[in-house]
Amino acid sequence: MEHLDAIIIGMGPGGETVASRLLEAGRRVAVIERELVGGECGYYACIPTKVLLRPPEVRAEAAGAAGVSRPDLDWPRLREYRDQMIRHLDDSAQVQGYRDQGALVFKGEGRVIGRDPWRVAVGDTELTADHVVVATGSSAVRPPIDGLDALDESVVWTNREATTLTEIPRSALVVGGSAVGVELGQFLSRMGAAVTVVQRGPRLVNREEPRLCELIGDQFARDGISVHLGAQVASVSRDGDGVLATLDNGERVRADVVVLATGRRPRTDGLGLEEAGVRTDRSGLPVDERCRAEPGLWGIGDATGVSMFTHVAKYQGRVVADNILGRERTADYTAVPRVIFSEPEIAAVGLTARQAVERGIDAVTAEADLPESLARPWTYGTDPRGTLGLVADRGRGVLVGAWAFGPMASEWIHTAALAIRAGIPVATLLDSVPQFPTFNEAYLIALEKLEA
Ligand SMILES: Cc1cc2nc3c(=O)[nH]c(=O)nc-3n(C[C@H](O)[C@H](O)[C@H](O)COP(=O)(O)OP(=O)(O)OC[C@H]3O[C@@H](n4cnc5c(N)ncnc54)[C@H](O)[C@@H]3O)c2cc1C
Ligand SMILES: NC(=O)c1ccc[n+]([C@@H]2O[C@H](COP(=O)([O-])OP(=O)(O)OC[C@H]3O[C@@H](n4cnc5c(N)ncnc54)[C@H](O)[C@@H]3O)[C@@H](O)[C@H]2O)c1
Repeated sequence: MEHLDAIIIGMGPGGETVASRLLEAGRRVAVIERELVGGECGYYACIPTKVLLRPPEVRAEAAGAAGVSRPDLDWPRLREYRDQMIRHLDDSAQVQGYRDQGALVFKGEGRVIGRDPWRVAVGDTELTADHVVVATGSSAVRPPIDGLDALDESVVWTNREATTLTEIPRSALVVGGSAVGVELGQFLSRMGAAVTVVQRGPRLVNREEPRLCELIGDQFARDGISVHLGAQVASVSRDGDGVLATLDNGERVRADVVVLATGRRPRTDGLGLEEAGVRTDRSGLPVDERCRAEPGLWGIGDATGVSMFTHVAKYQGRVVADNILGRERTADYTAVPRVIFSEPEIAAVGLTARQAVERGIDAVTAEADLPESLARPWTYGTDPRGTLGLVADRGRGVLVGAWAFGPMASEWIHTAALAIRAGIPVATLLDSVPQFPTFNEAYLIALEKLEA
């Protein structure tokens, strides 16, 4: 039986980050992937959604750029580019790439079968290692809806069917109105589908600042998307080519497809962890601040349930690689950006005002309407919209949270992310010199409104 420095189970962005770093450092590494090297992110989540959302975004922006005629959407061409970007669901080049770097690559299901030292089985092979990294990601949650299990994936889509779609449905019922529901709902709507969103919570994107939720709600109304808040789908049944759904408030919605966007569950079942004496729960594999679950057993990415983003999986991957390589390192999640790639984009970082108050912070907030106060929204488009909100800790004189709604907010939220992470004093931020004309100037406007 071969003894290795590390075995990585799951090769999404988290697993790939650890593997690459350990291989670069000359460690003997085995990687195990049961589906595709690149993970959910590369084939069924981040990459295809961002590719699919881009043409409708360009089209909307072109409509607001003086002197440009409106581009047409070309679904077959977009589908072709999506297929190219998801590598036609073929990871052979990635597998070969890791082999070329010296890794043992196994395509199969990894399972922990013992400890001291850690033992892992894949197919008929057994391996031992000083370190095992669990990077197995998450799966779409199936909500308890009567009749759902009787319908097949031609009419009930998770993110997998939605991101690999071959035709745009005429209508779609999206269940869940946070990141997945907003991105997929807006994409389908802008490609011509009649979209209905059913959201259990009182607002879309309900974990974010209520004002931000309001802005995305207004945007969905402009898009002609029908939104049912505080509602759930009680039952579904086949109706011709599509589905008839009955909501818990008695309303009925007919759609060609139902898209499940009701959250994700860490994939820790069937990994042999409980049998090896490692505790897991519904929120995944619990890890400490070094991303360690047990001596020599590490957890990263969605499998840990800490924060389900690719940038977090990659960050935890860097933290774990450093710890394995003997460079003690802990993870800090105070300033992880949260972006929804709608049009306009939604971005947030740090605490909401309510979370700040709950933590006993003397919180002050301010908001800047971008078109009212800046030149950039007007040089960008003829019908500009956009808002920046800030949450500051009056006692410490620093920002603790920020949220934004506007073009490229995914990029300029990083000003706030850095300020929050580094604790840059509000006074220093007020003395910064943002380039004119940019969206970054909004920070000065909002900072000046903060009651110090
Ligand atoms: C529609 C959608 C859009 C998204 N867009 C974004 C975005 O724009 N930006 C962002 O930051 N995040 C986004 N996310 C979240 C992002 O996809 C995840 O946070 C990210 O994929 C987590 O990476 P991971 O490495 O932990 O897991 P994954 O990407 O899920 O990879 C885990 C891998 O482990 C493998 N595996 C599981 N069990 C085993 C086993 N027993 N043996 C071997 N292999 C196993 C799986 O096959 C998989 O390949 C999106 C999610 C969805 C659903
Ligand atoms: N751009 C990005 O970074 C991006 C994009 C997509 C997804 N993601 C990540 O992927 C993960 C999954 O996203 P998600 O949006 O599926 O999950 P989520 O857990 O963020 O939100 C699920 C939403 O569905 C609602 N819901 C749950 N059950 C319901 C039911 N039975 N009926 C109606 N509504 C119901 C909830 O109120 C909630 O608003 C998140 O962690 C998210 O951050 C990130």
